[in-house]
Amino acid sequence: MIVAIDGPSGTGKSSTSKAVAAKLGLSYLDTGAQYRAITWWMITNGVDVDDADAVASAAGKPTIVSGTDPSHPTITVDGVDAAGPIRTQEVTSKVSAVSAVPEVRERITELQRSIAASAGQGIVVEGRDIGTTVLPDADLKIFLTASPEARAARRSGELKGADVHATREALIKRDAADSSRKTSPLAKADDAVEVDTTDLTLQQVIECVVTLVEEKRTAA
Ligand SMILES: Nc1ncnc2c1ncn2[C@@H]1O[C@H](COP(=O)(O)OP(=O)(O)O)[C@@H](O)[C@H]1O
Ligand SMILES: Nc1ccn([C@H]2C[C@H](O)[C@@H](COP(=O)(O)OP(=O)(O)O)O2)c(=O)n1
Repeated sequence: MIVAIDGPSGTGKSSTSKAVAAKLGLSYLDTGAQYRAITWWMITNGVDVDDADAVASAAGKPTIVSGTDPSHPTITVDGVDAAGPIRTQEVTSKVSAVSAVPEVRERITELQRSIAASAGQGIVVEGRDIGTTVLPDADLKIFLTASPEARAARRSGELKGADVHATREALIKRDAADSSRKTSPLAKADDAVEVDTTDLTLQQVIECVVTLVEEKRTAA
């Protein structure tokens, strides 16, 4: 069972995917964390993230390893735990530029496909282009949406007191960059089920996705 969950930032992809995977005994992969990890490596190694050629030439250098246990997801870069550093404001502001570089996407996509292929019990993979590009044959594709206001409120709640207006503007800017890049932009696959989470609790979203997976399992 391969489940692809895509959508913009703050729609609930990570929380939903982790909970669904834990509940159904599946592995879990946060592909945004991998793009954040390669961005963090570029920054710490002095690569100018706005120089696409420099990013492309360095794309093969870092070794990124993702742990896929939904109750304890991990990410390392060259053997170093990167879970904390990949969530900084600096990485968040630079990740769209790095992830738009085709050589970066090629490398990370290959890694994602090999992780999915070796997940014995199946896997929930969340990101932006999983249903369209990484795993187009996924058994179930979900596209989560929510209003920019709801997404900004959720994110600024996490960042403890961050200005909702500034968070909203930053989210809209990142969505626009991720949706307009040439190589595998953020998009809903034609065969994805769209779930608007604006007025749903996280618990309701989890139940909705679990039901969709169970329906697929029964039909298979
Ligand atoms: N339906 C929901 N209602 C309220 N808060 C939610 C909902 N879904 C997720 N959240 C909260 O919003 C924040 C962002 O969720 P997350 O799963 O990280 O989104 P994404 O992975 O899409 O960026 C988290 O703090 C999470 O607990
Ligand atoms: N499959 C993916 C996943 C993420 N990305 C890029 C684009 C996103 O802005 C960044 C960060 O993704 P992440 O899911 O961590 O972002 P949020 O935590 O939802 O804000 O990575 C991508 O290009 N393709």
